[in-house]
Amino acid sequence: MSLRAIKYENLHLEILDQLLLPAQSKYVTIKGVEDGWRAINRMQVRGAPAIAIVGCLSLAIEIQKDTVESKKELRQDIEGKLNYLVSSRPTAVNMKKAADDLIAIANKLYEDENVTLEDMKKKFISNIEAMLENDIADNKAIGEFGAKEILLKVPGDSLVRILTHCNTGSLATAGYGTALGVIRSLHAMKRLEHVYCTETRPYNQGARLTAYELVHEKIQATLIVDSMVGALMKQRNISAVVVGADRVATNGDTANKIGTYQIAVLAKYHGVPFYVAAPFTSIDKKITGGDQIVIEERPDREVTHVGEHRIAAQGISCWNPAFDITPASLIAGIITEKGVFLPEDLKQQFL
Ligand SMILES: CSC[C@@H](O)[C@@H](O)C(=O)COP(=O)(O)O
Repeated sequence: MSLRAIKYENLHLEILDQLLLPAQSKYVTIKGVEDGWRAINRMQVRGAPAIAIVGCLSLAIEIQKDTVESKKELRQDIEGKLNYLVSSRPTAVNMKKAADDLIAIANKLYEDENVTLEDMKKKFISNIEAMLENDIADNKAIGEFGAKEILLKVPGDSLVRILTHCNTGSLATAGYGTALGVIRSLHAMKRLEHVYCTETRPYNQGARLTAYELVHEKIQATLIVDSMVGALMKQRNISAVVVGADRVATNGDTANKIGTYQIAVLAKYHGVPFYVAAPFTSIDKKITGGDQIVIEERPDREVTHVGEHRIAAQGISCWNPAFDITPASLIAGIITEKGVFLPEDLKQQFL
């Protein structure tokens, strides 16, 4: 059974505290929007799709308890809380996109005179609950499209060796994963020889989370530190790189975990196809290029420390951007639930 980052039933929400993994598997209860905001901001839950799902479910819980007396008040409350949730982390677009969609739904329910206050709450909550199932279905489709695409580029029935970065698996989504979903599908098709996952400094999502998922799934895998990618590509015949995305612009430029850009540059040099696997909820149709994406900067402590242990000299200053932008020109394809697109073809989807 796959790991579950998000446990949700009947307005009860628990998340696996990813700050404690892999040493401890502990679920924490999210009782409302304040808890949701904090869990996202502290990265107890992380990964673009999981951030949006937990944020929105935390709102569903609060809506159920809401004592507002009119649809107008409910609508205002929803908008305020969604905007607050969006402020928890700025780079991944999924939460912002979900907020825009849910505000539009709230407005529609508010305007419909046949909908009572109770109906409005119920319908709003069921829209949020649908996000969980939709995300898993999208990830499975991404997995299949991605696996087929990668196999098209290798001869006959040969096996593939994949490099991935950060964590894009069950822990970063409602389940299955995006880039890790592609790896899972290749494994299920018995076409995967080996996976290499990067440590993903400074926060070590690769070493702590992806390595944990790969061991849990019994997928043959090796952990490398980020500075080994060039040597790996030179020596080990990597078939493809697959990474996730926090925000994709309509020209295909992609924001993803810091370090993604340098892997894409190395992949280009070594002739290794570099893929981004992301659901449409990670594509920002409002922006035309990566230069318009806000990059979150996180505390120095994530660089100076590993867990509680300080590794950097006292007094040194740090720069800690959590994401970087990979230009579309380095991307061989964007693997989505609707198929694989060349970066330059993506904008046609939004005409
Ligand atoms: C399916 S998760 C896609 C991305 O969110 C992932 O690659 C990533 O960069 C996660 O960053 P994080 O800072 O751990 O939230």
